[in-house]
Order: sequence, then structure tokens, then C-alpha cells
Amino acid sequence: MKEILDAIQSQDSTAADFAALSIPESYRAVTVHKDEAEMFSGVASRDKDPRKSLHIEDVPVPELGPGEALVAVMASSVNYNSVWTSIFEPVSTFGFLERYGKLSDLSKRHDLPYHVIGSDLAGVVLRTGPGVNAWNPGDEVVAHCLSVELESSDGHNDTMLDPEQRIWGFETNFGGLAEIALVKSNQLMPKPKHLSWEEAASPGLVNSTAYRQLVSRNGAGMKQGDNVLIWGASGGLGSYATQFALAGGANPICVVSSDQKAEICRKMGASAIIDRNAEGYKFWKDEHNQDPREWKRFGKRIRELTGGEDVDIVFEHPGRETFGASVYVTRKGGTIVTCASTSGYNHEYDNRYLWMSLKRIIGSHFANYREAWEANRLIAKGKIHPTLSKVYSLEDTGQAAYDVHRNLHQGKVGVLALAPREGLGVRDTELREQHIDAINRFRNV
Ligand SMILES: C/C=C/C(=O)SCCNC(=O)CCNC(=O)[C@H](O)C(C)(C)COP(=O)(O)OP(=O)(O)OC[C@H]1O[C@@H](n2cnc3c(N)ncnc32)[C@H](O)[C@@H]1OP(=O)(O)O
Ligand SMILES: NC(=O)C1=CN([C@@H]2O[C@H](COP(=O)(O)OP(=O)(O)OC[C@H]3O[C@@H](n4cnc5c(N)ncnc54)[C@H](OP(=O)(O)O)[C@@H]3O)[C@@H](O)[C@H]2O)C=CC1
Repeated sequence: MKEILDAIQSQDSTAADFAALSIPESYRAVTVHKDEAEMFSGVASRDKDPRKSLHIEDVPVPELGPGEALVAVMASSVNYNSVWTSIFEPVSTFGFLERYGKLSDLSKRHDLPYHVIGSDLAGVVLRTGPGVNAWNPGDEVVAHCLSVELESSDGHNDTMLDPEQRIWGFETNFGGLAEIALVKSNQLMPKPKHLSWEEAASPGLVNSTAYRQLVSRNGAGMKQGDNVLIWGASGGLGSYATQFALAGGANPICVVSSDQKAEICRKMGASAIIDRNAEGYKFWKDEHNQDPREWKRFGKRIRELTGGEDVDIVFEHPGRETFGASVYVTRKGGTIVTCASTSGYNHEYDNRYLWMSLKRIIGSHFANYREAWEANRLIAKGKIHPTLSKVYSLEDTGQAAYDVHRNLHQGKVGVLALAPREGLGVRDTELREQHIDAINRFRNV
């Protein structure tokens, strides 16, 4: 591994040097274990502790197949899907690996008693499998997390619709929270040159998801002037949704839960901000009943901030706790676009406010190949910026996932894999200087 790191850190290494490197037999990885899938039985979700279920251990390097690449991972990031994996909710990910393992001789590799997790990476290509021409050893890359087979025509217009669509490092093995990762080569994209490894690794999953959900015509198709209500506006998804709204000439109404988070949204350029904690919204009176008066109070607050207008789009992901309010406050003909249900997936809303006002609910999930590429391009051009707040070592991934699970973090939380320290890997200092304040906006707040 030292030789690999030396080659990456030397400015003189050529593709031939990388191709000549020997691949180690094993690598350090963050895993969950199949025989521990029941370890939190009877424990409340909130109290399930990722520090107990996430392991760091040596695992064998998987065999490289056609159309695939082995990547030396310099840095990765924590996504909420890794939190779900670590608490074995809503289902254990080993069911995904078993199902994938049944697809082909090659996919059998994924069905193991351990799961190497992680759905983001920035690093360097080490080896490519047969049939890969666009990428070579030594290429500096990031990887998006869409894994598809594309053998069915269902996914040929929109790759997210492939019946064998999976999220790499969640529904497949050999993910990015590790020193080496196995990806399909069409997951690879150029690493933004003005960013360090950990900065480059942090936007991928959430940036692509927010792009499809809010900007793409497959999602809400946001346009100039739209009022966009963004839940968790300084969180993983929300910090990109807020940037897309501002960059696209829309008007974000940012919902957050503290002064500190409100201040971050202001620094991004938003002015309409609701602190849900300070204003004490309680959309559920008890476990079974919502309080429409609270929806109305929330809607009035939005109208105060917009000069009397209702929202064109709600960027939804908290789910059960907020969904009734989200449907209520959307304007006539508006759109609620949802990609998750962090607080519970059995949503309740008053359907009269949907059909009588001709609103639409759209389901959105990650991003297709092209959307992920377009989202990464915006990062590479310095139009959208990473929202990295804190960086952990691979050994401390459990703590990093704990922070995200308990909502103690801001923006994105990074993880160093092979990178010996933060700040390495920047190749375009000029572009970096132009955007340095925006790049550092979330750091250490
Ligand atoms: C990028 C990052 C993203 C995120 O962070 S997202 C958040 C994290 N992700 C999650 O929380 C989602 C986790 N996944 C799940 O909870 C489950 O994964 C799903 C609920 C999504 C699906 O559950 P399942 O049991 O796998 O799916 P079924 O569709 O119920 O399939 C089971 C069997 O039911 C059959 N079936 C499906 N649709 C129908 C139908 N319409 N009529 C009759 N049968 C149906 C199937 O074929 C299959 O059958 P057979 O077991 O024999 O293969
Ligand atoms: N389908 C897909 O493709 C994707 C789905 N997801 C899912 O989206 C969800 C959010 O992910 P991500 O943004 O990365 O997570 P983060 O935890 O980084 O951010 C979510 C933010 O939402 C707010 N929030 C959390 N719970 C509630 C609640 N009950 N009511 C109101 N606001 C709440 C919090 O902000 P605050 O406290 O400031 O209000 C929090 O910071 C997860 O469930 C994740 O699995 C994520 C990416 C892709």
C-alpha cells in the first residue's frame, strides 16, 4: 500500500508506473458483519450505535471483472445510507448482497459474510478490467454510486430505471470507505482539480441526488423564481439543494434547527430561513394524529418570508414527521419531491389538499449516469461547492456515522482513507483561490 501511496503523491508517476504497481492481497476496510445483523434487536433506532457495528479490518482484494476498475481510495465520506447500514434499518444490507449474488457468476463475489460499505470516493485508478478503454491506471477520479447492468431496455432511457439498479457500497459490496474499492468503470468521473481528496469525495452522492430531485426534469424541474422549501437546508442533501436553488435563480426557504445552521444558510446566500426548533413546530399532536393548525402556522411563516406566496416545490426527505405539512404548504399546482423518509416511511397527509389543489408528489432516487456527470461537472467548474465540515480517519468512521445519525454534524462529514492528511490532491490552485471562501464555508462550524 505504501508503494501505491508513494506513486500517487509523486508528481512524476506515469500511467505505466501505476500499471506496474502490484496490487496487495488485502486492504483495510470499514465493514458490517452478517452475524451481527440482529445485534440491536429491541433497541430504539436512536440508540443504535454505529460505533458498535462498524468494524475496521483487513479484507481480500476482490477479483477484477470486465468493465470494472480497482481504485486506490484517498478519501470517502459518510452518507446516511451508511448510517442505515450500520443500524441494520430498515432492512439488513446482507439481503441485498444475497440477491445480487444470485444474478451471475461475477456478482457472486458480492455475497460475503462482511459488507464493505461506503458510496463515495476520490482516488486513483489502479487497474481496469477487460473492455475498459476510457480510464487508465493513474487517472484521478471520483465515483458516483449508481450500479446498473443495463441488460433490460427498461433502463435505456433513464439508467435509474434499470431493474438491476443498485447503490454501490449499500446494495453492492466493496464500497468506498476503504483503502481500495471496486467499481464499474462507468461510475468513474474526473476528480475536480481544484479540490483536495476529502473535498472531492464529499459531494458525490448527495449532490447528484439533489440535482435530479430539484433540477432535472426527472425530478421537480426547478425554474427561475420558484419558491423552494428545503428541509434540512444545511445538511447533506439540503446544502446542495440550497446551492442549486440560489444558482438557478430560485428562492430557497431554508428550514434548519439551530442558529448556527441558520447562519450557514445565510452565508450560502439564502435570506428566507426558518429555525424549526426555535419556532417550535409540532406537526404531530401524538403518535397517531397531526395538528393542521401547526401546518397553517408554518404556512403563514412561509408567506411572511415570501411576501405572501406559497412554495412551488418542497424538497422532502424527513418523511413522516414533515410530509403532512409539506403537502399542505405547497402552492396550487406545485410539487412535493421526495427521496427519503428519515423520520418514518409511512407518511400521512390530507389528500384533499393534494387533489383539490392539483399538486403532485414525485419520487426521486439518486441520479442517472448523465445526471451524476452533470452534477459533478458543476463541482468541477466551481459553480457548486463541497460542504465538508469535519474529517475523520478511517478508524473513526464509527464516530463519524454516529455524528450523522444523531444530527450532530453540518453539511458533509469526510473520511480519509489512504490520504495521510487533509489538504492533498489539489491540482488547480488558481480555480481554488477564486472559490476558497465557499469551499471552506462549512469547515469547523
Ligand atoms: C443513494 C442513497 C440512497 C439512500 O440513502 S435511500 C435510503 C436508504 N434506503 C432504504 O431505506 C431502502 C431500503 N430498502 C428496502 O427497504 C427494501 O429493499 C424495499 C422496501 C425498497 C423493497 O423491498 P423488497 O422486499 O426487496 O421488495 P418487494 O418489491 O416487496 O420484492 C419482494 C418480492 O415481491 C415481488 N413483487 C414486487 N412487486 C410486486 C407486485 N406489484 N405484485 C406482486 N409481487 C411483487 C418481487 O418480485 C419479489 O419477489 P421475489 O422475492 O420472488 O423475488
Ligand atoms: N434516495 C436517495 O437517493 C437518497 C436518499 N437520502 C436519504 O435522505 C435522508 C437525508 O440525507 P442527508 O441529507 O444526507 O442527511 P443529513 O442528516 O446530513 O441531513 C438531513 C437534515 O434533515 C433535517 N432533519 C432530520 N430529521 C428531521 C425531522 N424529523 N424533521 C425535520 N428536519 C429533519 C436535519 O436538519 P435540521 O436539524 O437542521 O433541520 C438534518 O440535518 C436520509 O434518510 C438518507 O438516507 C440521501 C441521499 C440520497
